[in-house]
Amino acid sequence: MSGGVDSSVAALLLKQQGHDIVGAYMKNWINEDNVIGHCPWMQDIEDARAVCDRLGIEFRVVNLMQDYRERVVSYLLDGYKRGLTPNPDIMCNREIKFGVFRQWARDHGFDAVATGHYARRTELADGQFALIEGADKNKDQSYFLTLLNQAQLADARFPIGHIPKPDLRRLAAEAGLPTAAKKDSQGICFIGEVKMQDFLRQYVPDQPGPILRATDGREVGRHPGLHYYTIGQRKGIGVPSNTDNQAYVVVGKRADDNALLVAFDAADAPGLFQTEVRVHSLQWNASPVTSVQRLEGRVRYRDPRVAIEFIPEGGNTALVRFEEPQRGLASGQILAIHDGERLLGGGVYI
Ligand SMILES: Nc1ncnc2c1ncn2[C@@H]1O[C@H](COP(=O)(O)OP(=O)(O)OP(=O)(O)O)[C@@H](O)[C@H]1O
Repeated sequence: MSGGVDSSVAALLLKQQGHDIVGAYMKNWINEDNVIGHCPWMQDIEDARAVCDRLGIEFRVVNLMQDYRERVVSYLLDGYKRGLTPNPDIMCNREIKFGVFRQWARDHGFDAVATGHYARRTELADGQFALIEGADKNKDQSYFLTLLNQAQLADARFPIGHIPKPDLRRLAAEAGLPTAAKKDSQGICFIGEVKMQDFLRQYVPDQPGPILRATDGREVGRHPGLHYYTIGQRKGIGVPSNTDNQAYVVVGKRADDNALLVAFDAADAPGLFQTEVRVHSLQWNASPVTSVQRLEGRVRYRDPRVAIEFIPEGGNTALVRFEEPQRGLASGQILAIHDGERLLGGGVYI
């Protein structure tokens, strides 16, 4: 329980269904390094505790700070240092919530870990479990669960996945839950309201270099470090285009000369749109796709599913062709592979 309304209602529903449950808050990160910004974790703990009191269930705080630092924060910082755009939310689900925390739960005699994710899990005829998008398409969070495997899915429960958000808030209010009107949280769990750039500034040394126009190689400015930028980014480049109705967008990062490549944001900007991409570290929760297939993919959270041709290349890698060109696919980000509403697995953009 994060102290938010979604996991509060997840607990409420499980209680009503007669399950024997305990509420747990994972302490993953506190502002121990004085990273600027506000992380309301103490308030979140109190809110989660108040909901448990209301439901008459036990509440525990589980300290996973060391695991989180080793498995999520290091992955995040290593990735940025290597010029990638990591996805800590997806990694947190695989490594912490349904990794270390799942193990903690098993060690303490629990059968399953439930969260307030908008996603569904159904049992198939063969006893396997399918991961399905949340019913409320505007809130669907299945993308963040893309890299779970079948064993993790077997132990996972998503009690609110079939409920539209407005109904969920009403259920919370009717049950008198103290979090019924609490604002939805935003972004990465541990950084709170700190902007990623401010966070990186504390941990990754600046490495200034040129900003080059991709079309003619002309230097149009300087950047403090390639890790502050990601392909497709328009805001915060700091270089005016000096051309009416034209804004610069990041179209590439070149390690050789530490150059940030920009171009006017348009369909023909070199490198901005891709008709195909390679993925590595494929992870399936369904049977692995081993032959060429027409499927669907979600290239990032909140994007609609798009038609893809999936071409396995062995060694957990594949070539993915898009029917429509896709904008700003950053190395290190995750492609979710779908068969309709069902998620089959995911891979990391090369
Ligand atoms: N610190 C935490 N301790 C325990 N569970 C957590 C924690 N952070 C997130 N979760 C779980 O993961 C789910 C999804 O997390 P996310 O940060 O996306 O929150 P959310 O979708 O806003 O949900 P909520 O309204 O419950 O905060 C939560 O519903 C909760 O079950």
